[in-house]
Amino acid sequence: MSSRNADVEARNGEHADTVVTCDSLVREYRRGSGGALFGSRDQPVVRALDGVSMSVSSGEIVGIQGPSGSGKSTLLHLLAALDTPTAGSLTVAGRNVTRLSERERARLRLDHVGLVFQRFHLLPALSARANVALPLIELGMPRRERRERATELLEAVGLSSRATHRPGQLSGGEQQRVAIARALSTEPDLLVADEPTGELDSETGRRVLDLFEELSDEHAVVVASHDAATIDVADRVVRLRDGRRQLADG
Ligand SMILES: Nc1ncnc2c1ncn2[C@@H]1O[C@H](COP(=O)(O)OP(=O)(O)OP(=O)(O)O)[C@@H](O)[C@H]1O
Repeated sequence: MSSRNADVEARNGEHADTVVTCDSLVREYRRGSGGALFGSRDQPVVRALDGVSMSVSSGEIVGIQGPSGSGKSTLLHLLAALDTPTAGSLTVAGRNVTRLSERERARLRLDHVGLVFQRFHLLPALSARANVALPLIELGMPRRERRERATELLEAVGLSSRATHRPGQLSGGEQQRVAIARALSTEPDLLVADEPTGELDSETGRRVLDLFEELSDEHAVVVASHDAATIDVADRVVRLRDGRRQLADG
């Protein structure tokens, strides 16, 4: 290992179980557009992330904290390989994301990343079990195995008795637990959550956070939030301001 790499590893706490790592990550958008893709050249550029370096390993929860507009969602989208950086390096599950096509990134996500968002994103016409099993269809898993896996996962998140309910028949916390079970269905190395308790009352939010703590034994977890209780469960906190990482990380 070169001394520079050793420095980067020491700085990021990187080790053999590193699931995601980025160095000097930059993401720019064109203001007033639907993103960089549709922006015209003369629109001003917003530097949403400005040189962020970090890594996350299996067995830890890393919290991303910062004021509104500081770049949390932008960073999460990159770490989840939903997006590609304007500059800098990004490796997820050993793959260099900057070099992947959109299709290759979709495959990388299917194989290695679980996503949990504030607004659950469940399909309303499907039962809880069918929602959890959905990513397994893409993986080509036979129907019976899918059903068994989804049943086990619903049990793990305490929802066995709700397997045949549709999202509209479930509370917010139950829907979020279905979303977490779905994110785990493909056995991802990395679980990425954006404000996972944002829509939940504090007690239900606490139950979802307990679940994250249990999960972090086997997964790398990155969670962005404004909420102090959510950030409290993190082993480390990356603080952002104006797209930059603050030195006083937790
Ligand atoms: N698609 C986009 N097009 C243009 N600017 C964008 C786009 N997405 C984000 N931005 C800008 O990038 C900056 C960072 O946004 P981001 O959503 O990452 O922040 P955030 O910390 O997640 O904010 P919040 O806590 O309010 O969700 C902001 O200035 C935002 O206006």
